[in-house]
This record gives sequence, structure tokens and C-alpha cells, in this order.
Amino acid sequence: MTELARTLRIGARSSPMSRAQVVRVQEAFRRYYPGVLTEFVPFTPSGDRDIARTELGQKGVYTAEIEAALLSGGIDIAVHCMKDVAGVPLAAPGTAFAAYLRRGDVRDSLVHPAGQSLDQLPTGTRIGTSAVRRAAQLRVARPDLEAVPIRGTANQRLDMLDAGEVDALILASSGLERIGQQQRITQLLGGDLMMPPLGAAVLGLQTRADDEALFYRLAPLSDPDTEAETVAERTALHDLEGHCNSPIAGRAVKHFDGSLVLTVLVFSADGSRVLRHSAEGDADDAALLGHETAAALIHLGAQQLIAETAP
Ligand SMILES: NCc1[nH]cc(CCC(=O)O)c1CC(=O)O
Repeated sequence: MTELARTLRIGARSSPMSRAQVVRVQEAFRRYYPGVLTEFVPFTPSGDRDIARTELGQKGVYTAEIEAALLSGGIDIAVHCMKDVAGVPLAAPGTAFAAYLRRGDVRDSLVHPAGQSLDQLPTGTRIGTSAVRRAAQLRVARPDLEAVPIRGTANQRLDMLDAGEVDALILASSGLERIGQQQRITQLLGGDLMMPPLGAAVLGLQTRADDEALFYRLAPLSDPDTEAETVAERTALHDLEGHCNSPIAGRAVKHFDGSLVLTVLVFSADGSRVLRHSAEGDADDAALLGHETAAALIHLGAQQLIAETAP
């Protein structure tokens, strides 16, 4: 891809949320390159295809097939939710992240049909979530509620909620907004109640590393603050050897003065043990902040906790 003469093929998951994400990428791209056509190439990766048998946290259940298509030239750009991209390697060999779109709301949210908030839910309420990170924090906030494993796209989970298979759901606010279901949110779980995953609400555009022309053309689509936050968060995730179902939460926040504050938490599966480290650095040196934060957590015993929850 040296000339942008032909149609650019954008690969991503086929779920409704992913389709909405690709439309966002196409709109951003069109603003800079109105004459270049883009085409969506949908994938159904193993994590979506075989929900029963793929373990969450198995490496690359959402990303591997899309990355393979990128490397073989079947697509030119892969669109990923950065929270689904494992920390090691930071990018699949032969690929690179060219841009991170402006971040959405990082908070998880509670979806409860009767509109109750977390502290109002009756004892024993079954909350659908398979994420170790969510279950651990739920145990801290409301040890009397039950985290019930649930898989499938956000739309499928909402259908299961409507069918009464669970009493409530915890889902990413940004994801619900992307599928036009934000009206179902009954409570935004902010602050320390439910810390987000590293890379939450960030869409990353991945290209082949040797496709330099495209890599540089995508740069204007990247939001600098989001990029600094994402680099800090993903560097920490990498050093902790985390992936999308690790007991790891946190976020970086870029401030107006150029400083970057990164907070990362590591939990035991039941939430009874929590390691937390927060540090401030320079947004121009976001990776350094990520390395320092991970090193501090490793010193506190993070790897032991992460190993305990491994599937
Ligand atoms: N694991 C699936 C997934 N990947 C990204 C999002 C939400 C959007 C995002 O954070 O980018 C979701 C849904 C959810 O966890 O509720």
C-alpha cells in the first residue's frame, strides 16, 4: 500500500458493536481522505464463534485471525478495542498501531431491568459477567451478590438479561453507546467502585509494520491524549503480562499541564487482596510511566496474584 488509489480494506469483528466502531473509523478516515474508498471486511474470530469452548483470556480469541489477515494482505487496517488486545506482544510481530481514536467513557455500567443501582440490589442478585476484573470488584462492593459467567456479544447478553437468565449485567458504557443501547444503563460505575480495564474505550488502528505510507497517513486520526494514556496503560499491561481477562484494572489520565497520572490495580479473584499503585509522569514519556508502575506492582507481588487467577 503505497498509493491510496484503491479501496482500503478494514477488518474487524462482525458484531454490532464492532460494525459501529468501523463506521466511526470510516467517518474519521473520510474527513482526511474524502477521495479514498474504504470497505468493511467482517471477521468472526474464535472467541465469538465458539463461545462455549473458548476460554476468555485464551490468547487472541478476538484478535488472532484479524491480525493474520492483516499480515497476509487480506486487509489493510485492523480495528481493535484496545482492551481486548493482550499485553504481550504489544503488537503482533510485523504489525504496528498507527492511531488511537479519541477515547470514550471508560466506565463500566450496571444494566438492571427495574432501574436499581448496585447498592439497591437485593442479596443474591445474579449479575452476568465473565470478567475476573469485574467479578473481583463486585465482591468488594457487594459480597452478597452473585457473579454469573456469561458470554456473547453485548446484544446477546442483553437478550439473555431480557430472557431472565441473569438479573443484571455489567457492561462497558462506551460499548452500550456504540450499539445504541445507552438508555439501558441504570448506573455508571465510576470512581473506585469498578475500575475500568487498561485500554478501555479506545479503538486502535493496526497496520502492517512495513506499510509505512498507510501508517503515516493514519497519524492524523490519532488523538494525542488518548495515545499517551493508551501507551502508559498498555506498557503496564505488557510488563504485568496481562490480557483481556486478567485481574487488572486501572487508567491513565492526561492533564492539561502535560502530566500523565497512571493508576493500576491488581486483584485476587475474590477481591480480598488488592494491590494499587499510582504515579505521575510526563505524557511525552508515557511508556516510562507504564514501566515504573508495573515494576512497583511486581515488587508488591502482582505476578503471584495474576498467576492465581489464570484460567
Ligand atoms: N470484551 C468485549 C468488549 N470489548 C470492548 C468492549 C467495550 C468497549 C471498549 O472498552 O472498547 C466490550 C464489551 C464489554 O466489555 O462490555
